Amino acid sequence: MTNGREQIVRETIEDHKALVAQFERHGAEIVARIAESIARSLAEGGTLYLCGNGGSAADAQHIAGEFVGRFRTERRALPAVALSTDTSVLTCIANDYDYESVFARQVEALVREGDVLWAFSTSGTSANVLKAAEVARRKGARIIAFTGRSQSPLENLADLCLCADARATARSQEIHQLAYHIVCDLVERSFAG
Ligand SMILES: O=C(CO)[C@@H](O)[C@H](O)[C@H](O)[C@H](O)COP(=O)(O)O
Ligand SMILES: [Zn+2]
Repeated sequence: MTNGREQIVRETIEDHKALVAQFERHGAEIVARIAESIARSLAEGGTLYLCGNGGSAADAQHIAGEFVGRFRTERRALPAVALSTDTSVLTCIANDYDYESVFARQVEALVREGDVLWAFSTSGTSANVLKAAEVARRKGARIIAFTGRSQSPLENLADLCLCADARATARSQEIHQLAYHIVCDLVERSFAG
């Protein structure tokens, strides 16, 4: 049994390494473009909004912390808001409208032209994320998508998309984490010193 478990550990690490190698081969250009797009919006007075479900909600909140607080180096606080954090707003919208509207209604209330919505969905099909992207586009925001399936509905709505194509949701999320930390680093460098 122990060997079976160890085998699963090793196979998972192998899957992760293969995806990292693929990301290393093909990911540099899109990650650099995403960082540039966010940095430009923030420099022009825009705000970064983020949304996602489950582990991706945690990723959205993680990123907001890197921007509002600090990633590595000292610079001004950067405006970033995860739309998964206010339980009163979330429960009100889900209860009085529907779960599909939990992010879109907040986008309608908050997002302005020139802002960025960074939307996470490993399936690329979560209805609440898609609806948020549609409303954000109507309001003149740029849409950045992190997905885990190529040619998903979310990718089709996005201006820029990083697709970490993997069979397991968790493996896609691990590539998302590597990629978004690089984005945080690149954006921070453009505001530091
Ligand atoms: O973290 C994980 C799996 O690793 C889960 O919580 C996962 O995020 C949830 O199942 C989400 O609801 C999946 O939604 P999505 O990424 O397909 O939009
Ligand atoms: Zn997870």
